[in-house]
Amino acid sequence: MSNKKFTVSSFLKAKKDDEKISMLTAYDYSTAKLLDEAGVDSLLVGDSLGMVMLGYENTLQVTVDDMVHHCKAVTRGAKRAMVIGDMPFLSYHISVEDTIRNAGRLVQEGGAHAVKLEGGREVVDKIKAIVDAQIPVIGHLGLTPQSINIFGGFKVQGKNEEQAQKIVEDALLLQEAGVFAIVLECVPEKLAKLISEKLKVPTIGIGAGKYCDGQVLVTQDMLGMYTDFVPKFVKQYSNLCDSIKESTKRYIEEIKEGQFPAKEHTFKMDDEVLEKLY
Ligand SMILES: Nc1nc(=O)c2c([nH]1)NC[C@@H]1CN(c3ccc(C(=O)N[C@@H](CCC(=O)O)C(=O)O)cc3)CN21
Ligand SMILES: CC(C)C(=O)C(=O)O
Ligand SMILES: [Mg+2]
Repeated sequence: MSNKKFTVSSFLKAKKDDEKISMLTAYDYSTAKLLDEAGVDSLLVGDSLGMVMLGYENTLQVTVDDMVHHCKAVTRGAKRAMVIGDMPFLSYHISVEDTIRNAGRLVQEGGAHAVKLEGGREVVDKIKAIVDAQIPVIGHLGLTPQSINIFGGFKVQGKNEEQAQKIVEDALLLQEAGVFAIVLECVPEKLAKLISEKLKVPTIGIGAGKYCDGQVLVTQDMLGMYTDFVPKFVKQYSNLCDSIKESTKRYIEEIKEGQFPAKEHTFKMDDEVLEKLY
């Protein structure tokens, strides 16, 4: 890993050089800093923060204000990684003007280097407008969680010919519209492979198999600290749930038993000063 900042050109160069791109979500300063120091190429401030950080049932209630707030924290922690701000539900659907303003807020207020939005042909004009405003865009196809009420749940997409054909066409349309990468979420591995081969821009997979040009996971899933649901595509590289619970239990116990705080955690004052207070 080089120490040079990861940029839009790095995404395209990685694909050309056949080097895989690593991406993780981040929603706060201290986590972003750790992931950045570990060398992750890109940090996605995902609207999944609505579920992981805010406890909503899906991503639909997340606002642009929420996204700006978390983008600010993440960009303060990221030195090398490219920070992507996810555009939330309804922030790019109403008008081109609204769309540019909202994407602009993630960059201007939040400090994001690029934005991501969900959808295919129906958002092509919005993508072009954002790119024209000099904001790099990542597309997102397959399981697009903001369409949960259309899909009827978080389900694998592109298994049948009609769906698969539509996703392939959409990927090409997004590339034409000027995206510099496309997230493929929960699609069959062979479909993701076909799309990755057809595109000049890199694909970033989540539940889309090993042939994508990069991979993304929700950090709390990867670290095993979010277990409301664990999709099949998640690999837990840690078990922070157990670790956090164990540590918390010991902390509580030591308070109750008077073992914490110990001498090394406390501050002293001169006895003479103390005497005057009695
Ligand atoms: N913590 C977290 N991780 C995510 O990956 C994630 C979020 N939150 N929130 C936003 C979306 C929602 N996502 C999800 C949520 C559930 C499944 C899921 O349960 N999938 C089933 C597949 C069902 C089928 O066969 O069609 C699975 O078993 O993996 C998938 C993606 C991905 N995103
Ligand atoms: C799952 C990723 C791709 C995402 O969009 C998010 O975290 O919001
Ligand atoms: Mg998202």
